[in-house]
Amino acid sequence: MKEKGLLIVLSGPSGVGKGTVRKEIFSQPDTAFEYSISMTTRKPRQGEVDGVDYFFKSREEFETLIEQDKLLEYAEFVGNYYGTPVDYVKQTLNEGKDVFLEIEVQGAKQVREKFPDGLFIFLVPPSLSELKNRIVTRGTETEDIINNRLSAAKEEIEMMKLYDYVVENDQVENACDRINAIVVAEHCRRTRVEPRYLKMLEAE
Ligand SMILES: Nc1nc2c(ncn2[C@@H]2O[C@H](COP(=O)(O)OP(=O)(O)O)[C@@H](O)[C@H]2O)c(=O)[nH]1
Ligand SMILES: Nc1ncnc2c1ncn2[C@@H]1O[C@H](COP(=O)(O)OP(=O)(O)O)[C@@H](O)[C@H]1O
Repeated sequence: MKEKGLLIVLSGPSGVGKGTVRKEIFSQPDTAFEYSISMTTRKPRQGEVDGVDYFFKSREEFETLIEQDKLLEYAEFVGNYYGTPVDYVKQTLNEGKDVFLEIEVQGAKQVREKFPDGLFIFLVPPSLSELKNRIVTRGTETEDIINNRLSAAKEEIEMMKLYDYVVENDQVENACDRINAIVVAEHCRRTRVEPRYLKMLEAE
């Protein structure tokens, strides 16, 4: 039987650069992870495409997905629902491929309960003032929403102790290198206890 893939979860406060880092990782030709596209009730930002950035849903559609148990996890974040489609994740892991989720902390907690051996990575900014600077310069939110996201950020940073690794996003390239290195190390750690290697020793 094929080994199952690794479930990689990336979280971090709004504006830290999760989307930027994730896009950079997926633009690298040798990236072997599969990105799980989330469902959301948030309105698309300029340039966002349905089925690429998110599956954009109405609240009614989203609540039906919840009732039908179609989500691995979901959470309400600053007034909108966000959730991970369960079938895609399970099927892809069963095919032996690594799945990458970019989700907020309440959802990550639910994933941890269902997949305790997932790999949980938390992205942090160099400072809170730099975080604010990044949200403001991104220019996609109104001042009210920026303030709500900044107060959510402080609570989110509190949660970083629940993660396996904390990665600073000082430079995008550095953050990507650190995440890739963590995934490689995690694969090596798991290989160490794979039955076929243990058998190899017994056969000596
Ligand atoms: N729980 C959960 N959070 C998600 C999901 N998809 C995205 N998020 C998170 O929801 C938050 C808001 O996302 P978004 O509105 O796209 O803003 P941005 O990530 O700050 O650019 C971020 O922390 C995302 O990582 C999901 O499927 N589940
Ligand atoms: N390492 C970095 N240094 C400087 N700016 C960054 C860095 N990473 C991301 N940014 C910028 O910060 C803003 C927020 O990034 P984004 O990826 O949208 O964050 P998130 O998905 O965590 O909300 C964007 O304008 C992005 O270009």
